[in-house]
Amino acid sequence: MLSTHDSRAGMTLTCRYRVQVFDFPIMSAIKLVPNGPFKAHIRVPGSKYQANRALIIAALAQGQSRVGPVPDNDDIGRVLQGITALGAEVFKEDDEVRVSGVERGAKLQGTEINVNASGTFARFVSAVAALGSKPIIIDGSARMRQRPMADLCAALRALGARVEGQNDALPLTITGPLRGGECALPGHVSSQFLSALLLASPYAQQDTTIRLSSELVSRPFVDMTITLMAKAGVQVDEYDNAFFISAGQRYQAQTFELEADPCSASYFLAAAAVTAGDVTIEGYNLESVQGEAQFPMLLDQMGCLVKRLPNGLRVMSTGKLRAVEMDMGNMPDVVQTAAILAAFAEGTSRFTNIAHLIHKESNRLHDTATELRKMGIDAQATDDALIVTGGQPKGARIATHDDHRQAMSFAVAGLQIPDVVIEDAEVVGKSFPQFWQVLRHAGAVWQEV
Ligand SMILES: O=C(O)C1=C[C@@H](OP(=O)(O)O)[C@@H](O)[C@H](O)C1
Ligand SMILES: C=C(OP(=O)(O)O)C(=O)O
Repeated sequence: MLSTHDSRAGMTLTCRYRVQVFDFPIMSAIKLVPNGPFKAHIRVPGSKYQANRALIIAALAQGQSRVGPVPDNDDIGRVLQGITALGAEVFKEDDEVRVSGVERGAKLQGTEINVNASGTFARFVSAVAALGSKPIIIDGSARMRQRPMADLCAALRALGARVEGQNDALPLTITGPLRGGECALPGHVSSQFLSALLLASPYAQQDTTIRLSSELVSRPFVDMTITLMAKAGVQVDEYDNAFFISAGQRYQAQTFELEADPCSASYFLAAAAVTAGDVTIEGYNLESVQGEAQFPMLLDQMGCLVKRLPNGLRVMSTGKLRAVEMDMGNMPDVVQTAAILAAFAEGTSRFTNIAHLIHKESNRLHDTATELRKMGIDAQATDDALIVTGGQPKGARIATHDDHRQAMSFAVAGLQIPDVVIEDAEVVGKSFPQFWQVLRHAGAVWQEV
């Protein structure tokens, strides 16, 4: 049992190893108090995206893999718990995780897996479950029961698995084996369906072809999947909107070194931008395959100074932000951070190609616009875009809609303007439970109210 207590915050974070799930007492809301320019040097946790993939690959691989630095958050806790239940051996020491894989899908144990709020794990583990010969039950939070699974269910059935669940939503019961063959898959709802099928396909009985039947969103996430599969020795070929995986390929145990999490970094970079501050993120890789790592390009276009460092990235404010028009299809998870920047910028910003944001932890198109309007900002959600006219935002009580990114993005506004209150502050635990403490250690002032 690992526990840290922050007496100023009156807050206890508890992480139970084995269960590896963050257990938060219900926190009251947090009120931020502007404290001048935000100037800090920050190290953020390892990438949640890369950890999700590396741990799944390691769980299926032959031999023992090392993954690190693994972020300690609820989503990744669910993965560690889930792959353990499936039969992988997991050892955690500080932020390094060693995983001895189950080697073959058929060795997966029949079990029940709770993904809680993790869309990525819900999709990835559903495809992995189809490799076993015993039924595996997958369930999650109330919101996760609403998030789309149907296209993945249909594809898994086409590839030979048995998938049962009301309306093809969680809870699902999935039984393999995965025969392989050919399936059609819509790409416009979530790239996670394709990543999930790719990750499991090497263990199908026959070669697999996945043919996209509509345009693929969030493409860099699929590239990240293919890159990490290649690192573990499995090849995916792509042509004409179809992906081919030969049967018989096996993941080999690897050392997976994870990059800094670009979304966790985005809140501090945005803090520099809106408070006339100066922030350095250690280990930030602008060349990363992670799409969200391009967020500093948005800051550059809005008028910040972005400087590449030998081991990181520095963002300095020039005191002014200008509006942008940007296709955010390749970096969906920093749209909320971008929307906050836009609220402080001169002019009207348009963030486009993000229709699929309605399916996230919250309806990120509609809910972000709603909360911005509470701050007196003109914000509109269309079918596939968010349009924000900057002005002089004023303090407001912000509902998170159970979305960690809503909490962390709107907290940034509270570093510059008074009376921003973030409700349900513990919601950050999904990806970044340490967020409030890191913010405080970096000089920000907040109090529970
Ligand atoms: O594959 C992944 O790791 C992810 C893909 C994206 O989802 P969509 O493909 O549904 O946009 C992203 O929003 C999510 O946080 C993580
Ligand atoms: C959308 C996210 O995650 P997931 O889809 O895995 O729930 C996120 O972390 O912003």
